[in-house]
Amino acid sequence: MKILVLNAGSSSVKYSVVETDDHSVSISGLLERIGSADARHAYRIGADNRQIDAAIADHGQALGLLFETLTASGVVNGQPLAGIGHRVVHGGEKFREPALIDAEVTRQIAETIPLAPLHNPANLSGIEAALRQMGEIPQVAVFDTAFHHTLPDYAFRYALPGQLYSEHGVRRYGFHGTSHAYVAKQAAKLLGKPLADTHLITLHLGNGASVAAIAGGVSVDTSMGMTPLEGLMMGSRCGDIDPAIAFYLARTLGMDLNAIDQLYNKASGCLGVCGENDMRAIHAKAEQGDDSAKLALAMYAYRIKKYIGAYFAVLGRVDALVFTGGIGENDAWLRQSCCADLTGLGIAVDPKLNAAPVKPTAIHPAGTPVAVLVIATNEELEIALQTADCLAKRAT
Ligand SMILES: Nc1ncnc2c1ncn2[C@@H]1O[C@H](COP(=O)(O)OP(=O)(O)O)[C@@H](O)[C@H]1O
Ligand SMILES: CC(=O)OP(=O)(O)O
Ligand SMILES: [Mg+2]
Repeated sequence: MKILVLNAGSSSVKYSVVETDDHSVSISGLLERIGSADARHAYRIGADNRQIDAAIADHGQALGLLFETLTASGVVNGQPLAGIGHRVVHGGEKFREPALIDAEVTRQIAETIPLAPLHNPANLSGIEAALRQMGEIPQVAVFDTAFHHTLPDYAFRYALPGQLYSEHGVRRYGFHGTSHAYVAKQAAKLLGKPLADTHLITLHLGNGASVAAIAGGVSVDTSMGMTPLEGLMMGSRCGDIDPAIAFYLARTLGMDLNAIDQLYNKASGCLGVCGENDMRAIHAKAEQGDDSAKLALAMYAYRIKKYIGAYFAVLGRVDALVFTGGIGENDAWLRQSCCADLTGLGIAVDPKLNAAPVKPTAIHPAGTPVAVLVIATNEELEIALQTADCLAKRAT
């Protein structure tokens, strides 16, 4: 099946057309800086990269342009699109699997906006624009939260009054589910074990970062919470902090809620500690001797290590630790640092394998009890596969 995968963010739309039979990608691209004067459209067809400055006022125009490009490039001419798969960040408790989009599903996604005010409105604009322009093609919502619906209550509940959960949905949901699910399946294949017997700690380290504890292929805990702010230190998000810091910021520094929200989400994490949020720039700064960059790296690795220890305890037995995301896949220093001195848990990294110039896959020394794997995530492929699966189920 030929599936168009759409990931609509607040000022960008990422897309790709994936053939689910052979996993090939016929076109992928990014419409970015939507709404600003320097909006542009960059895309790749085979080895051909193109970049066009374009007037893109809103998501509607972005999808109009995308559709024109698909038609002009011939990508959808031979075999038309069988479906469109939309990444939706928050599915609340309602969505435990991909959902065929209709008016009711759209309404229910809108209801989750208070839980994900930074992500879901943009996802929804993408869906609405796609329905307007390509309404005849079946569309499926694939949720970042869905893979984590298996968390037990003692892992997903916060120690807050029960009513906040039962009436308002205040609980841990977890995110990056398509990525954790995808690399878990790949890891089981590499280990040669059925997924249902595989215990994993998966580390998705990109701009946003999260860890999942996976028992028998099923997510049993994860570091992100009600929103994608909790857990690891990230590019610009603070991750775990004392909740009382907000009271101090408000009472003593006079900050209002929006300012605190902005601080935690956009000005904290690596950016807050050392002034950079891109991991490559942080390394460059540290190599020049900058102490704040060195501290950011040390904090980033230390916090991952704490979660590895915690999730080892959650799982009791771990077959593999899996690194993925832009940082997990590329940063050998980081992988080495967060696995240092973990031989007591049966975890070790072979420095030679880890630093191999060709992207390594297994980086543990032979004979160590826990495999340490580097697996490139592919959220687009996973969304395409889940979309095709949802459409196939509908057909039967
Ligand atoms: N070779 C590299 N070494 C270290 N970090 C890298 C490397 N390549 C990419 N990264 C980092 O990966 C992060 C982006 O990860 P990615 O998964 O692409 O992000 P997103 O969450 O936006 O999809 C950035 O911090 C970037 O610096
Ligand atoms: C949910 C989330 O954090 O997504 P991203 O990593 O794309 O920001
Ligand atoms: Mg990514």
